[in-house]
Amino acid sequence: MQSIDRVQLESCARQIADAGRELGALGWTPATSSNFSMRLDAGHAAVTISGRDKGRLDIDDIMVVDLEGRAVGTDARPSAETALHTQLYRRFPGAGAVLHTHSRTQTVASRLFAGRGVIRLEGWELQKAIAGTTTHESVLDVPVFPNAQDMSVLVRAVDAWLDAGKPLHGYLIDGHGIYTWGRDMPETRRHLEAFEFLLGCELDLLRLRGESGLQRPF
Ligand SMILES: CSC[C@@H](O)[C@@H](O)C(=O)COP(=O)(O)O
Ligand SMILES: [Zn+2]
Repeated sequence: MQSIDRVQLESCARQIADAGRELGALGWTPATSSNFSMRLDAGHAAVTISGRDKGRLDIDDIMVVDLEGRAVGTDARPSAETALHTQLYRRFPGAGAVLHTHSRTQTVASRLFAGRGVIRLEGWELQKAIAGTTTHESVLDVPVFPNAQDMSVLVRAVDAWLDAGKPLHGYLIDGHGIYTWGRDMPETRRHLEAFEFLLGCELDLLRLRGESGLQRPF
């Protein structure tokens, strides 16, 4: 087994703890919810230990898992949703960080659009914050997967979307929150902030247009 680079692990743990503190201050990680990770190498990731207050993480609150989600070098229990992180590292070799949060905006949007199964973002300048998007004249589909306590169910839903060849930069889980990722922590933070902003805009439009807004065709 490849040995873990301790310097890199500490650097990743600090980046994760810093992100947690800032996202927690925004109110996006209520009541110990949310989980974060960073890729360490081709076969390992650093991930938050389950149940910790994500707004007050210390580097000791971060542990190592292999890409099957098994703990490495510790008896600590990784995030209950580790399988969703490791799936993304397996499916996106360029992914270096994954952030999952539970903001109000993300959670309300997930419920409101669960029936459609997708939120279609189009025409927003901020779509360009998503890597590879160069114009507001683009379509960014954010799927809303049904929530499940069995992570294998969620893993299958994400696999099915990807296996259908559909682009994916982030997804919502109904009544739960968002997952997004990027090549490193700054890009992943940018993606998370962009999704939060765009979902908030969609919710504002619905409020201003009234309930019938949800009937509007794509
Ligand atoms: C505290 S409720 C939220 C959890 O059930 C879960 O969705 C979550 O995001 C955090 O789980 P964790 O195991 O701490 O990584
Ligand atoms: Zn969660």
